[in-house]
Amino acid sequence: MSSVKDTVENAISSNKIVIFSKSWCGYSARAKKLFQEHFPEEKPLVLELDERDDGDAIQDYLAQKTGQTTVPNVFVSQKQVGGNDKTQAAFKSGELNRLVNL
Ligand SMILES: N[C@@H](CCC(=O)N[C@@H](CS)C(=O)NCC(=O)O)C(=O)O
Repeated sequence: MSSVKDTVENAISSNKIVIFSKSWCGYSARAKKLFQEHFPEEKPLVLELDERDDGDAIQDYLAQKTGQTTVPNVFVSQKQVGGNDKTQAAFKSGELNRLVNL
């Protein structure tokens, strides 16, 4: 069985877009919607932490790794973008487009 660290690091290294999310979270919903609307050709890997036995451990590992304790926690091209607010801002500035197209 792989460790939580392996689960997170493999998700980030093997996928262009990874969204650590919670299924009931409105901020997560907005981040997922942004990618569906503006990057429909990309299929983000979404890990719904509230639906996984290792979800709390993943959230703890992400806090350690990124300093961010909340979801969503968005990574694009192996770079942490941040939560929904930062993801929306990165879209507006063009940074998200740049990262998606790396
Ligand atoms: N400003 C943050 C707000 C994120 C936020 O408050 N997320 C809530 C869930 S909707 C959270 O992670 N709460 C703590 C938890 O679920 O452990 C963003 O834009 O992403």
